[in-house]
Amino acid sequence: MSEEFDIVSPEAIREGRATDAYFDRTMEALEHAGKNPDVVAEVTANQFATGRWKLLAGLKDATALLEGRSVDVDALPEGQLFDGGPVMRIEGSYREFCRLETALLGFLSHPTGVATRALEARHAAPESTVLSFGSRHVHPSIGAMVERSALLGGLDGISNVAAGEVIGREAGGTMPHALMICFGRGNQEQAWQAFDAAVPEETPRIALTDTYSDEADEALRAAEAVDDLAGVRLDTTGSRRGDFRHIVREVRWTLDAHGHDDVDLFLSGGLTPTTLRELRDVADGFGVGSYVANADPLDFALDIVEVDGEPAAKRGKLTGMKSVYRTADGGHHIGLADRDGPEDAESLLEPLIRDGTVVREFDLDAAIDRAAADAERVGYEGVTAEE
Ligand SMILES: O=P(O)(O)OC[C@H]1O[C@H](OP(=O)(O)OP(=O)(O)O)[C@H](O)[C@@H]1O
Repeated sequence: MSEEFDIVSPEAIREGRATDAYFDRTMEALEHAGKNPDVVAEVTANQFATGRWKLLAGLKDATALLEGRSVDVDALPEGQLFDGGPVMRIEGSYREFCRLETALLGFLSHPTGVATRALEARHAAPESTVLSFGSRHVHPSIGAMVERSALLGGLDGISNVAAGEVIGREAGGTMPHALMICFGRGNQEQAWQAFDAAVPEETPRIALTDTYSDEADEALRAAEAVDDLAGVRLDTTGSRRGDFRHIVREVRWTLDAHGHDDVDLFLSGGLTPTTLRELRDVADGFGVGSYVANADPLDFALDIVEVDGEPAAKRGKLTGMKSVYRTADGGHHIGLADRDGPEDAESLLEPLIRDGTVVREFDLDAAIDRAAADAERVGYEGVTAEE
């Protein structure tokens, strides 16, 4: 048996081999015909504004894919919200980037879906700590993408250690049920105390208090077993959840009644924007996994909109090179690039690559700040119900 995992290599992606085979056939046909038109192509999900805001992510890797190709590229900055229109424009000879389309769309579509879900979770509990717990739901080869996108959407921390190394962030975490079960039913104090004795000082002491018995009882036992307990986490399983808000309030009440007001309350397990809204006033923080990590990729497409300077597009798509703008009232405006944009509007497609050279710097913190600021600017309200 091969020791290799079934993962497409970075080299194959960079070389354009992570392509749908029909682009190889297209290259053969164009080469055979001696054709290589100058085109403008745009990456777009919705042709017209929809009012449903998405958060652009994945641009750093998409840029690395296009770097060194003889093309000019303009794109929205990472962390920009959009609800329609192009997020990227590529100008060049078509054969220069034909075989990159598949990987380019994947680099943008999946992170944008994850970052958008993270933004939704962020806005459902804006005052709370919200951590990314979703690594276990996705193929490990995309862990760094998920964690980076989760941070871009505004989540406060990540759990995947190797992903953290890739994106330059330290992963955090405390204990799983497995630790509790290793010490056995009735021995929860031993598990919490072993954790307290073993882990580095800077690791917050957050005890998992739902493993064997009543949450309020276990939370109190943990608070009394560990000096300076920072918090307890409830991951109460669905079959026992009943009125989870009541359980959480009862735990808070019990801790307070016994003088443990300083012990925080963290919740996890199947949380969504709806449940975050329901629980945000009775908990201090949340771990959100599946809602963010299991996001559907956004349905980006790459379309040729000009050939040799003339407008061109398949039906259903809008012809001609476009510009997109953030209008003074926080709207998203899409217009033809050779026309004036709205008054006082900011043009959002910025130079990214000029003749193969990357002309923009990527900074995750700046992108996180941009996402938060743009959400404010457009009056982002999040989602109130899962679609
Ligand atoms: O439901 P999600 O939003 O995807 O949350 C992610 C995971 O976080 C919790 O793990 P926990 O560490 O408590 O699980 P375990 O110890 O039982 O493996 C919860 O049980 C989920 O499996």
